[in-house]
Amino acid sequence: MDGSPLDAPGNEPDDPVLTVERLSVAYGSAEVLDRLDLAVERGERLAVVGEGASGKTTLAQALVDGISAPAQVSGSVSYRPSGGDPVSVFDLADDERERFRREAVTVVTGDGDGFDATSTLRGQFRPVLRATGTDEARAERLLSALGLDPDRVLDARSRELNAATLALAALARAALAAPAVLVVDDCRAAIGHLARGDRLDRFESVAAADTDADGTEGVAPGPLPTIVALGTELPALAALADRLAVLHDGHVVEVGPTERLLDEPSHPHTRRLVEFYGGSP
Ligand SMILES: Nc1ncnc2c1ncn2[C@@H]1O[C@H](COP(=O)(O)OP(=O)(O)OP(=O)(O)O)[C@@H](O)[C@H]1O
Repeated sequence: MDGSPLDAPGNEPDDPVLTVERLSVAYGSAEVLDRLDLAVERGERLAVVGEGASGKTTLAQALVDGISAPAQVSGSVSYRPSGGDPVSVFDLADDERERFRREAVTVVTGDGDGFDATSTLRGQFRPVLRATGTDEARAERLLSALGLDPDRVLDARSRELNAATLALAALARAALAAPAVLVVDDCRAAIGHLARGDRLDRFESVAAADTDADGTEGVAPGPLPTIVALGTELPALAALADRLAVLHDGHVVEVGPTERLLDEPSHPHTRRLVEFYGGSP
C-alpha cells in the first residue's frame, strides 16, 4: 500500500472535532488501515464510503479506542470538545472511556447487537435515560423525528423489529446523551431511511434541543451533533452527507464536498465508484 498524503485535498476543516493522523491497523499480517488521515469538522455530516472489508468498521472502532481484537495499532485519534483541550483517544483511562463513548463520540452499528432479545426496547432505554438524566418524552421525540412510531418501537422486543428500525432505535438511544459525534457504521437500511426527506434535519434538531425541568423542549438548544456515517452505498450516503471521504487501499484517497466529489472525482477509485452508481444524482 502507498502512504496517504497527510492533507488530502478537502480535508482541512476550520474547527475539527476529530482528527485522525497516520492511523495504521493490522490484524496479524493483514494490514487494514495504512497511515490514514481524516479530519471531521464540528457539526458536519461526513460519509466515509468504502467497499466491503475496506476497514470502515475498524476506523469507526478506532474513533472510540474500541478495536477489541488483537491488532497492531499506531497513529493517533484526537477529539476536541467545543472550547476545550484536545483529548488523545488512545490515551483515555479505563474509567474515562465509557463516558467518552456515551457523551463525546458514540458509535451506532447496524447489526442490532445493541439490544438484547429478551426485554422490550423501553426496558433497554431506561438505563440510558437514568444515566443521562433525560425523560422518556425525549426518547419519544427522537424516535418520532426519525419517522418511527415511538410506542410501537418501545413496546417491541428486538426480534420483532426489522434491521432499519433497530438501527434507528439505536441511534435515538445514543442521542439521549447528546454526544458531540454520532458515528453510524454499516447501517445500510437505516441510512436509506434517513436520507429521505428531512428526517435527519428533524432528528438533529431534536437531538440538539435541551429541555427544562418540566420537559419543555427547545429552551437552550445545543450544537447540532456531528454525524459520521460509514458504508458502501454511495447514493444514500451522498444524499445525506455534506462531505464524502473515499476509503480505499487502507487510507482516504479523496475527501471533499459531496457535490464536488460526485461531479469531479479526481482519484481513479472515486471515478470508478461514481461511474458504478451512474454518476452524480
Ligand atoms: N478481529 C479481526 N481479526 C482479524 N481480521 C479482522 C478483524 N476484524 C476485521 N478484520 C479484517 O479486516 C478487514 C477490514 O474489516 P472491517 O470490518 O473493518 O471492514 P469493513 O469495511 O467495515 O467491512 P464490511 O463493509 O464488509 O463490514 C477485513 O478483511 C476483515 O476480515
